[in-house]
Amino acid sequence: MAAINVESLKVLSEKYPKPSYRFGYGTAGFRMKAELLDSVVFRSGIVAALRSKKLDGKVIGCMITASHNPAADNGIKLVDPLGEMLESSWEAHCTAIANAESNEEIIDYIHTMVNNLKIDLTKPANVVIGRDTRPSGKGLVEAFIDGLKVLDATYTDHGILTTPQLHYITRCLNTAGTPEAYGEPTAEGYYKKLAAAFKVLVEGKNKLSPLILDCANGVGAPKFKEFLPYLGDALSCKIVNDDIDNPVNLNLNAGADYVKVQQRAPVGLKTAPNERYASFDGDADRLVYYYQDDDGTFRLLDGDKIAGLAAMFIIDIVKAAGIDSISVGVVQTAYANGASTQYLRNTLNVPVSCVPTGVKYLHHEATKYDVGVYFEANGHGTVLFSPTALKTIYSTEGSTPAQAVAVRSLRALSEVINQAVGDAFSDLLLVEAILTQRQWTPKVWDQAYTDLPNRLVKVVVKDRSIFKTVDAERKLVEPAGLQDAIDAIVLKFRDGRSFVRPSGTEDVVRVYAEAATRPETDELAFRIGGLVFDYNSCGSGTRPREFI
Ligand SMILES: CC(=O)N[C@H]1[C@@H](OP(=O)(O)O)O[C@H](CO)[C@@H](O)[C@@H]1O
Ligand SMILES: [Mg+2]
Repeated sequence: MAAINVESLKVLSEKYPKPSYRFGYGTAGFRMKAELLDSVVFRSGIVAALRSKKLDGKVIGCMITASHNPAADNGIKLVDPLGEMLESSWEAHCTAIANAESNEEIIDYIHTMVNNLKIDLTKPANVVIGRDTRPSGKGLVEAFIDGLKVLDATYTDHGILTTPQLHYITRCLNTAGTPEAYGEPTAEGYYKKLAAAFKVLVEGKNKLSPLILDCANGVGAPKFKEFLPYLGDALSCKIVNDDIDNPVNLNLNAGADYVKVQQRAPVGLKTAPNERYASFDGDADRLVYYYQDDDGTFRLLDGDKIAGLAAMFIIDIVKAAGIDSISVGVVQTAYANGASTQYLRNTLNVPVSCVPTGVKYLHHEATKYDVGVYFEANGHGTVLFSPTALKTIYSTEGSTPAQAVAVRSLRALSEVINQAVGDAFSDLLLVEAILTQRQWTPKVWDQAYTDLPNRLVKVVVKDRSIFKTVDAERKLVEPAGLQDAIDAIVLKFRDGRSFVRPSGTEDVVRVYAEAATRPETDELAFRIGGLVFDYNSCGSGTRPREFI
């Protein structure tokens, strides 16, 4: 077994001293103020190399991004070979190495991993790297590469990419030359693949009016501009919020997270009735749509609405293709609007599963269906085609011309939708293709069901780790008695639903509430917020004034 180059580790590690901070690899990797990240990112380079060696030299991905967070933040996420999130048992290794207090501790931990996980250090290690537009990204990539050097890993640095592009490239590299080959492992390969599939889907249909696309002043802007020439006149799109030269503008009053949470259009975007708008988040893995109604009301078409549209369309097209062996299922989290779940179950008659927050749970559950549609309400999601479904789609030609057209569309759908991870570019093309095929305005799409009013409230608590949930985070088991108190309040509200869970990415507890009307929803949310804040004196700081 090759030894670890202890001398090189020591020299390189000195460049990245650990601040006194307790790091945790959470739902979205490590994410925090960029100036705290050097040591974490350096050490993540070591873990990435170990992961690759453990998997016989398969390529591991590294994305430097803090998604929808402000420009001063950054983060790192490691990506497994098929473009999935890092296997969860390795999150603990990332956390442990990030928190080692000395070089000796780092070395000890590497040895423990090598022994316990039977990692053969003589195996090669290969890593591929991408980053978003944050100014801190470049330096962090250098720190990461120094981490890779400790174990002599080979790497390719792709510079600026969207998060889903990095996932795509990782999957392409690891499937090359196999029957599951996913595509050319470059941004160009990605554009060509998606554009070709999209063109099949909209062929011969009347073009829609131009889409107005808010890129959150993030990486989506330069990358979608790069993409547009490949789409040619198949998509007409006007890009706004594309200022990446002034980092302070990143995600500022714009982007998918702002639009979803504030339930309003980005600041400065003047909306006109029945135009179609969409927003990416800062690393282009989330997408929401919206429009303004005739009476001037802002209408949001979020991840739940996208999931409903996709499921409806796929069910129809599978039927039109004369295939009866492919079933569609949808995966949501507790944050899905109750009206969307009803629509999926009662109108579309599809099975719906509810899983804990975090894409890794949704993705995993979606693989259980022939075609698994998964979306978080915030607009992160995709549609997975199982190997059996793909085999069926590619071995059928359809026995009538209409069936043949549907089969062709179905194949193109499986190509346009990113199978590695939720992808705002790919989801945008999916939505645009469906709206084009149907010749639907956003208003027609919106008519599938009416969202229940909902509200998300944060409660700052002294210790969020005392909040323990079960039943896909919909019920609290600790602190004891709190769930009964919540239930007693919810009962008093028409169509009331509320749940409380600790955030996996912020130091807060989240309260979600929905009810029949906006005033009732707000009252429910603020009552539960107040209840949590007061319960056993859980709350920290000043009690928010709106809490009841
Ligand atoms: C209510 C909500 O939107 N939660 C988000 C947020 O998780 P929390 O664990 O709620 O902080 O960040 C996650 C990572 O980006 C995302 O997957 C999730 O949907
Ligand atoms: Mg994101």
